[in-house]
Amino acid sequence: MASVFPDLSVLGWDDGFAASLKPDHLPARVTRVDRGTCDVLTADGETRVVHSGALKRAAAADPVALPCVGDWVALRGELQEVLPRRSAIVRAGVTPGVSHGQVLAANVDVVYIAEPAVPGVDLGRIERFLALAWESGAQPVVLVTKADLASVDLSEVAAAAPGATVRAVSSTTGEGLADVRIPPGRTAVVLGRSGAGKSTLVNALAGAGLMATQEIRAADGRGRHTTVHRQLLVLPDGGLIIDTPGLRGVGLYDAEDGLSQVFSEIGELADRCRFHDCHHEAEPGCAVLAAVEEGELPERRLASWHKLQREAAWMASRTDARLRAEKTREWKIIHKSMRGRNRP
Ligand SMILES: Nc1nc2c(ncn2[C@@H]2O[C@H](COP(=O)(O)OP(=O)(O)OP(=O)(O)O)[C@@H](O)[C@H]2O)c(=O)[nH]1
Ligand SMILES: [Zn+2]
Repeated sequence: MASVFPDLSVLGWDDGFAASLKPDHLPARVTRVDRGTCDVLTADGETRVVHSGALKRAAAADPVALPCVGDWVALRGELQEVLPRRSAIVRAGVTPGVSHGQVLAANVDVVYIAEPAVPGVDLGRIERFLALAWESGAQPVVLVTKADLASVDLSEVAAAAPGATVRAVSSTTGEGLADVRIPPGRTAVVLGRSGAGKSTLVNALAGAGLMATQEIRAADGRGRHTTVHRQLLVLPDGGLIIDTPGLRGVGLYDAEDGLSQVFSEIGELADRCRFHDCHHEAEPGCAVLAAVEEGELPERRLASWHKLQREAAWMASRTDARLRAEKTREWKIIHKSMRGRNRP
């Protein structure tokens, strides 16, 4: 049988990943995950694999060990292990009462943050997604979608996204799409609220090619894929794209570095605050508050910084509390066994 992908580099494979693959394992890239199984692409095309016992045990101890879309994994019959990730989009897990990270996508090069021009661009939401994106290790690009419906002041968006490219795109007219193309072997993920136009954008980038390779929806035969799952797709001109369902409540998890990149100008101003540990709330000699006063820094931007900082600190405190609880439990077990030993 002829290989579908004789050269795995079109799927993003390279020497770095190859170095962590054991000799008797086959490499595969995860396109979609389900409970206990994954759809993967190998040199021979798409197949479904089940998790090995060892992988299940590792995942029970730490959910982050579970494969996610975009992962490179090692197969030997079953899915044996997840190869070290080069980038990972992690949000706060949703299990009540427990703080843990949930990996949304791995090994992505570019994060497209889709924010619709209509009903109106929400800069705070863009900043939240940017924190996740910077933290992941991938390069964020902000796409103001549905640009045919309203014109948006991109400079205002750019001011909320230092270091990131901002573009207006329309899947309806094709505006801006040429600049959003993904080179062969590179992977992009599209994040954004429900209805932001993510799936329409993916379909527009795919053109007719996607219809040929993805299942045609029987009811209307239009070949559109509906986003229920996160899914990695191979575009006709070689790039890889991960579509995600609209995210409700994207909690920040361990995103302090990401936040400082989103608000880099506040960090620079803070260097000039009188107090090293200034909270930029009411302190005398606060350079950040002075910048707001002088109209240099939008008040909205500082408010957003405060909000996301508080959230990150709260998440960090919850994680620490859990670690502390574990330590206490450990200590109690040791204490108990000592007591047992001292018994006559
Ligand atoms: N006018 C216009 N409408 C668009 C454009 N892109 C998407 N839409 C419409 O916006 C609606 C939502 O688009 P989707 O692509 O389904 O949005 P999504 O982000 O994938 O939504 P979820 O799957 O719920 O996360 C649909 O009715 C699209 O037809 C665009 O560029 N211009
Ligand atoms: Zn200050």
